[in-house]
Amino acid sequence: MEKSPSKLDLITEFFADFTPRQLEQLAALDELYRDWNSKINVISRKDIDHLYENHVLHSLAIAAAFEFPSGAKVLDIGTGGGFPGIPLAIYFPEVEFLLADSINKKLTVVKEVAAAIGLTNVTTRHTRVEDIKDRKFDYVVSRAVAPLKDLWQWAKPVLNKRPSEGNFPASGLICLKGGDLGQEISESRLRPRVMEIYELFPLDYYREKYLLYVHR
Ligand SMILES: C[S@@+](CC[C@H](N)C(=O)[O-])C[C@H]1O[C@@H](n2cnc3c(N)ncnc32)[C@H](O)[C@@H]1O
Repeated sequence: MEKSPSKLDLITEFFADFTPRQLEQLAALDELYRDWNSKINVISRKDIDHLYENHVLHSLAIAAAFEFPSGAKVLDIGTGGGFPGIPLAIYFPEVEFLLADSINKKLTVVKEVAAAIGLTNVTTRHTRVEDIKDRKFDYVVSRAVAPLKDLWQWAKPVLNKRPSEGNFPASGLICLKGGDLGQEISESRLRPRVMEIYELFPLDYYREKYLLYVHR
């Protein structure tokens, strides 16, 4: 019988370009999140066994769909335990990430995980995202946090106006979402580009089945 791929193999199946250092960082996540999650709950207990599929690979859908330029600044709204911010920061070591959440203890996990794997491109901020007024970003990312209307209201004021350039998208909001997308989009009065995660990875177990992009 064919051996089923280990969870980390599932990621390398879709991303062939990780360096040995990035693979080490990814491999370290399993134990780090298990350990921290037993002290501060950031991932549901049953989901911790599916870290790579449900959290890491899902977060990396953003990297499968978009390339961020070196030096870009990215804000992760409502990062919780670091998703999508931590996997993206591993993937894009030349990009600066601010991971924000209104619950400080979740950020303890983010800081500890980032430090343990030597991520120097991640900072955190304990704040409600609507209170961030002192910085601008090229991209805002988010997963499972709020309706599109609210995400855009928070993201728009902190986004730079950066045009698209080569493979790099124009500045904007990129979010992973599930639920009743039709109603959410019509309430937002926006016209996001919508991609199905399934088109990026043929896996059908995501609650947040869609990736939405709204450019500034
Ligand atoms: C369902 S969790 C998702 C966490 C993470 N993005 C993930 O996908 O695993 C939603 C997170 O958003 C945070 N959050 C909700 N509203 C927020 C706001 N206005 N400002 C900052 N964080 C917020 C919550 O504290 C929580 O950690």
